[in-house]
Amino acid sequence: MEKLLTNILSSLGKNKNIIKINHFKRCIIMKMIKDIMKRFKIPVFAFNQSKIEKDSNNEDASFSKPKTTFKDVAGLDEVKEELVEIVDFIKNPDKYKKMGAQVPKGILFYGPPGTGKTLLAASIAGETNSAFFNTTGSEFVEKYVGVGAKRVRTLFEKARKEAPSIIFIDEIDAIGAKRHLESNNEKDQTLNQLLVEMDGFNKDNNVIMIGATNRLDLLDEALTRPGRFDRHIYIGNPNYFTRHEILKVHTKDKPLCDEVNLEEIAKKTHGLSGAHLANIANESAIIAVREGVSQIKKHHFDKAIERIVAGLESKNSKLIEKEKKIVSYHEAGHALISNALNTNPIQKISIIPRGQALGYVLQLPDEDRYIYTKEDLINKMKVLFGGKAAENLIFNHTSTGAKDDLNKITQIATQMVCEYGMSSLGNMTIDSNFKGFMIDKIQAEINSIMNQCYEETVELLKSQMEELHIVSNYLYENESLTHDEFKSIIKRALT
Ligand SMILES: Nc1ncnc2c1ncn2[C@@H]1O[C@H](COP(=O)(O)OP(=O)(O)OP(=O)(O)O)[C@@H](O)[C@H]1O
Ligand SMILES: [Zn+2]
Repeated sequence: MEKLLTNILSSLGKNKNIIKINHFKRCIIMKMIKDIMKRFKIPVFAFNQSKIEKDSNNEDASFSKPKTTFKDVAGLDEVKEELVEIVDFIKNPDKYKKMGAQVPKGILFYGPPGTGKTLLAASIAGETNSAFFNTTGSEFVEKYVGVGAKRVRTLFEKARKEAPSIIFIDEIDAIGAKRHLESNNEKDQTLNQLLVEMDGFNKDNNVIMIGATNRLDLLDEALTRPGRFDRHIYIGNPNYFTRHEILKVHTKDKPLCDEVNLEEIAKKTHGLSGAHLANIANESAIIAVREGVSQIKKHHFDKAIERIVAGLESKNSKLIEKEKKIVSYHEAGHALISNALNTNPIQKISIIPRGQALGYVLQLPDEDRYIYTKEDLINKMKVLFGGKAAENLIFNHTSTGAKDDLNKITQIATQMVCEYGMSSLGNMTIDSNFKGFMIDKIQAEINSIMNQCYEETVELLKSQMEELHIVSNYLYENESLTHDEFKSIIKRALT
């Protein structure tokens, strides 16, 4: 397989006579093949992209008119709501111009791979009948100085000519990563050209830029600041309901046997992305064809899920279920302690992995507070301990899941002792000159503060065991909870 793909890539690059396709189509095919290689973890060593593109940079940027609309994007309602305004602007620019309103030029989708970022961008184009320029950052990365910049210029010229248009740049970090001291001349020129083009948008252009990245933190600030890509929209992995919706979309034209229960499949696929689910739907159809039957059955789906999950992290779904249970109790613990101590209100509780975190509790940010009392800090630590305490109470174990919480707690306790004079060592700050002499005493203080906090958290949680079970079961089933849902569950549990 590896050899075959490498050969295809080389012939696409070297032999333009055999495969008569233009530069952008070749790029799209190459991206598809590269995606396959990435998914199957095949190294791309034998393939020299700059060689392939070097001789074809005179060709025009190509575009399509997608038929995709918001209906094809399952779930993601909050995101779609946010995008309705952009759609309206493209459809009725005069309405906004009359008001002197500036609509964002650039939108940045960020989040894990396969969550529908490209699909959403295409659906904005579909909703507005705009020309869709579908590119990836790596297409502009060149060995020869000036080539990438020229390609950016050509792209924008064409987009303005075809307006209304959407320029989509996937993996924008390939050109937009932070500039370092040891600068890469070609890359900088390409990024600069992109910035110049964005600044040069005039009000009548009706061209919207959409960038996508898995790593927002890598992007150069010049790109993300107001007036450039200034709307950042997080697109995460789907929750149970959305997974169900996505499965419906991807099986709507497939002959399913009555025994197939999409809700059940959605439950089994916690942590997977939309792309994985689309893959599972397709794979199960292929397995059914291989078996020579006319309908897709439950065991075809089971096989497809097994294959995709096993290919992912060699985790079996039983382990995933067990982890899900632990994370549900952990996050419920955080939320209940926060609620009991009346700290910042909870916005959302979720057990859908996000970055390194297996789950999270989103609290409303502090309102510009600069001063915290000792009690505030202790409450903060207790909320952070809530996860570990819940795990300990229910499973009688300590897991690695509380690492991040412990880091934060240790930091607060250390500051209380060494910076704020909030320990029995007295009203003093202890700077690094003194730390060496007093290290044992400091450690004993930190330990005592943390231990007391933890014990009190456990006691507080013990008084809410019923709520803990209810909230964590709800989380386990639904995978995320809003503030209102949390409040109403607690209220019901108490009546
Ligand atoms: N919300 C969704 N509704 C329907 N299909 C989805 C959804 N999310 C993902 N998919 C399916 O997954 C495929 C891949 O999604 P897409 O390419 O848009 O992801 P992406 O976020 O751009 O990924 P990457 O970061 O890898 O470029 C889509 O073509 C679609 O089939
Ligand atoms: Zn935690």
